[in-house]
Amino acid sequence: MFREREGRASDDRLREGRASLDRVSPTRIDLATRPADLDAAIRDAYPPVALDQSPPEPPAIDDDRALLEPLGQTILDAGSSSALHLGDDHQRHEAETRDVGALLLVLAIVAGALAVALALAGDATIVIGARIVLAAVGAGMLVGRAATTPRESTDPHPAALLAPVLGGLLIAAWALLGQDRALAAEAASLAGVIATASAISAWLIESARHRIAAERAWIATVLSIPGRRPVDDPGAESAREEAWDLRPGEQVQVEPGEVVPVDLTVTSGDVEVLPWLGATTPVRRRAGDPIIAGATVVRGRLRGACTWTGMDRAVARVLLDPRRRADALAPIAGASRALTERWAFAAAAIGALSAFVAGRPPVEIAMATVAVLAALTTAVAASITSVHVARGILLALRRGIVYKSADAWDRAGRVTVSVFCARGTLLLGEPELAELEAIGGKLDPESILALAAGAERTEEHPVATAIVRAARGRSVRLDGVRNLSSFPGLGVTAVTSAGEELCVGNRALLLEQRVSIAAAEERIAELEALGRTVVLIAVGSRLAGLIGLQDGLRPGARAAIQHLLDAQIEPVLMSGDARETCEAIGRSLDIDHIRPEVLPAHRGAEVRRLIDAGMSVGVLGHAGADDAALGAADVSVALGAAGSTPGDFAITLASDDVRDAALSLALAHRTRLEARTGLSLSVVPALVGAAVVAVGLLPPSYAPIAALLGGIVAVIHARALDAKS
Ligand SMILES: Nc1ncnc2c1ncn2[C@@H]1O[C@H](COP(=O)(O)OP(=O)(O)OP(=O)(O)O)[C@@H](O)[C@H]1O
Ligand SMILES: [Zn+2]
Repeated sequence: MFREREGRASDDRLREGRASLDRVSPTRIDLATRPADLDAAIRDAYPPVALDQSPPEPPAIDDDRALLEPLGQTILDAGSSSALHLGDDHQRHEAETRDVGALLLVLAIVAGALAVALALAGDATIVIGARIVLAAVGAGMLVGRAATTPRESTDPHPAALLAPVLGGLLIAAWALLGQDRALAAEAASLAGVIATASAISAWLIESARHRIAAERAWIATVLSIPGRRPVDDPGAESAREEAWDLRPGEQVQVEPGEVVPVDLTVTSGDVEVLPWLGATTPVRRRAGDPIIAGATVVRGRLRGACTWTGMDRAVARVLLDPRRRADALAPIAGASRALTERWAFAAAAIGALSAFVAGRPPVEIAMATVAVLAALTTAVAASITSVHVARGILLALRRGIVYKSADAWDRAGRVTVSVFCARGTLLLGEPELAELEAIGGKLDPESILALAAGAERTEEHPVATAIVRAARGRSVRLDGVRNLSSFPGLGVTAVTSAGEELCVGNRALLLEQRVSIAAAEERIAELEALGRTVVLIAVGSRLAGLIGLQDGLRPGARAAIQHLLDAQIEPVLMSGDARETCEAIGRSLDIDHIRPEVLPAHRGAEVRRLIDAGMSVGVLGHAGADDAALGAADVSVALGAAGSTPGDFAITLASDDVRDAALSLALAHRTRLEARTGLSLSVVPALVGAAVVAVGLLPPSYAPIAALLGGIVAVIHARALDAKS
């Protein structure tokens, strides 16, 4: 189909794509396939997986390339800016264009610098002419590079970056035709400075994104693997067919030692996997669990149903897909591109106007205009934000955190309040019986437990499970209660085997059933202050006993809160539990803001209330159990849901770790802030320079020089962050 549509070109591209894939053994993560110059930090983040499987034959590709084509393309794109030293022809070709690009930049810098330096030779017409020619050579190199180097989706339009260089040249030539040699000399200097500064800026941004480009290329490489369809032949137990064109819904089979090629839901097999590319701790996954592409099966044979393929895969979506890349589409990245493509021209017009109002001669007005333009249309200002966004996405992926879109990343970075659906995120959700007490002396504790467990035996709530488990553990025979009715977020009512009304639940339920709890009020408060969930048992409309349940904190709960506090996001504990209980849990976790006693059906409304109060609300919870709250959030963070369908959450995690859930917000905050810092560092000096030049306080050349200094600082800042991560 593909070939019919695209004819020859697709064949060529196919061959290229295939060549780039042949570098990779399809099923193994092998150190040898890593770019040779990847820095140690990346190697540490992706420690080698020791696997002892021999690689299968290179895949035969004779049908749709939907799966591989875009990825192959990405590898090529990324390769062009990342100096992958992998020995196939195409890659070498890419490396060559890159080298040529670098050479052109060096020549542009030299020519531009000479054009400036020749000012020392005086201002004879011939000298000025020579300087203009040198500046023209520099400009020519920049144009040549723009024409030969493939453009990244994060780059601004090359015309915007070339406009000031070419404008500078024109003005210099124009000035030379006039009578004023001093002015002509100044114009020649300006043209030289702009050429040099543009070339250095282009080189700076390349160096700033070198690291992330290499990491992205490596991930693209690892993900370029075929899937396997299981072949249902009982004779050949492990027979499977290699497939590049898997589609959602199809069966996939992954053997131990292999990388999972697509996002999938486990259909059978109890496997151990490293749950994402670069994960170091194996976890168990069973039928129904999602797994994302890039995970490695460590033990057991995995069978799954494909959920997302190609560029829809969790890892690929905002990192590799040219149409969805967050580093190109995030609002802050778009803003900095718009700065160079649009606002710089507006600023230049303002500069021109102020020079005109000051009554300066035409050539000076033109020089001021171009100088302002040159200061604001630098490669660093245009693309430095995308470097920070990409780093944020990559850092998140290293923890199995997947942003659904560029917009989701941006919203995550603006969250001010983070609501925890307590059970399952901060709390284990596996409470244990801690107290069992009879009240009023009518029944003994054991019968209380027998009644409660009898009423709870068909319930699925963690409270119910805990009570039934406790009864079984003590060999208490469950009472044969009848007429069960369940009140979500409250408890259950029933009729005991002896025919009395039975009520098992919280205060609110008993209140509703008109059972007085005055007798136990003090004891209840005492237990709740310890963080216990108190379940009350009433028989025949009289309080007969209580059960205290203690849930544990999940590992990492404290660290998760700390991550949020560090990012100045306020954590909120939302729960159906009693106020005192929640306050006790909040105290132990440093959470001041609690929303207790919220019925399951009211959680969405509760979240919306926070939003209406002007907060930007992230909700952390599990798909299914916490859907109401997640659905109302500005940013929903679903634990353990990466790779599943429908992917309606802003953020999904490959792990079930609440720390990662908190990190998904904190990281977006941090990298968004870093992106803004990077943009300010590069733009503020440029703006100051532009303003000073526009009002005529300094010669025009100072504007691009100020911008260059800003660019240098911004790139040092970005590279320092790379070194830390
Ligand atoms: N089956 C049940 N039996 C007894 N009590 C129950 C039952 N279901 C809920 N409750 C009571 O209602 C309260 C609220 O339950 P809900 O399901 O809304 O939240 P939760 O599980 O306590 O906490 P979270 O909001 O953190 O998930 C529980 O704390 C418990 O006291
Ligand atoms: Zn086809």
